[in-house]
Amino acid sequence: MAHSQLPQYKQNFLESCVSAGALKFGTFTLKSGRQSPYFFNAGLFHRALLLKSISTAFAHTLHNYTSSTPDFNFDVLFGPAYKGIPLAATTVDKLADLDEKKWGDVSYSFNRKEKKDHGEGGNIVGASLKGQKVVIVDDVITAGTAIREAIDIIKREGGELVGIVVAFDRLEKTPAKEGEDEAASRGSAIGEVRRQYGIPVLSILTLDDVVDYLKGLGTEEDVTRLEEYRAKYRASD
Ligand SMILES: O=P(O)(O)OC[C@H]1O[C@H](OP(=O)(O)OP(=O)(O)O)[C@H](O)[C@@H]1O
Ligand SMILES: O=C(O)c1cc(=O)[nH]c(=O)[nH]1
Repeated sequence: MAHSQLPQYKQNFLESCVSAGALKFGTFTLKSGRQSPYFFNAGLFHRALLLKSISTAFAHTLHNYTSSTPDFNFDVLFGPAYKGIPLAATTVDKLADLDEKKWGDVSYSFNRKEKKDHGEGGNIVGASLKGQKVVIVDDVITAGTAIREAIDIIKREGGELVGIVVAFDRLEKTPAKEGEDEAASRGSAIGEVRRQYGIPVLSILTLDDVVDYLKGLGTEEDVTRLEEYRAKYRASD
């Protein structure tokens, strides 16, 4: 597959999505309750080379952003439980491979979904977030519930949220609030977080990349359903 318009690490990641079967077509209920004709399952990047591909893509995304925005820097990558955990840990490793001098001291950290009362105890595993500049690394943001929970944890732990990077931006509008028309134009959860916190929210791939480059993946019917879904739920920002 040659997608000359995309940087090499994105092409590699797209190919890994195919080889992992991480993009599925069908009917899926999302965390928000929305019914989606496709699903991105980051849990399937468990084989060594697939994990290497997704962590390398995350590392490039962060490294490239810091190269173009020299004021942007961070101490800790925070991976929200569960799927964010291996992503944050392996991305730290790949950042050190890219530039050991620049990234050799970056740490990772993640939350427990349930508090531990024995041993070392607590909710956080890995680096303390206190007084640290923190970037969240996660698989996907749809309605923004999971990312807002992660933001709350970082605040509670005394960290400073400086950015977010996700594998896949679904480019979706937020769910309608009570009394709102589901069909009305609205912005995305990613856009809301960007505006509210004034931080960069980066992604390796977006739904547009997938529709453009992976049309051959699904049947014609799957692709049509995906395009209809995109037309219905695409965010205005
Ligand atoms: O933007 P949202 O509407 O919140 O949905 C997206 C999030 O939901 C899922 O995680 P989940 O909380 O199910 O946890 P998991 O990592 O344990 O699968 C998914 O992995 C995203 O992180
Ligand atoms: O919105 C979600 O729950 C969701 C969407 C998606 O594509 N992948 C995922 O893991 N969760």
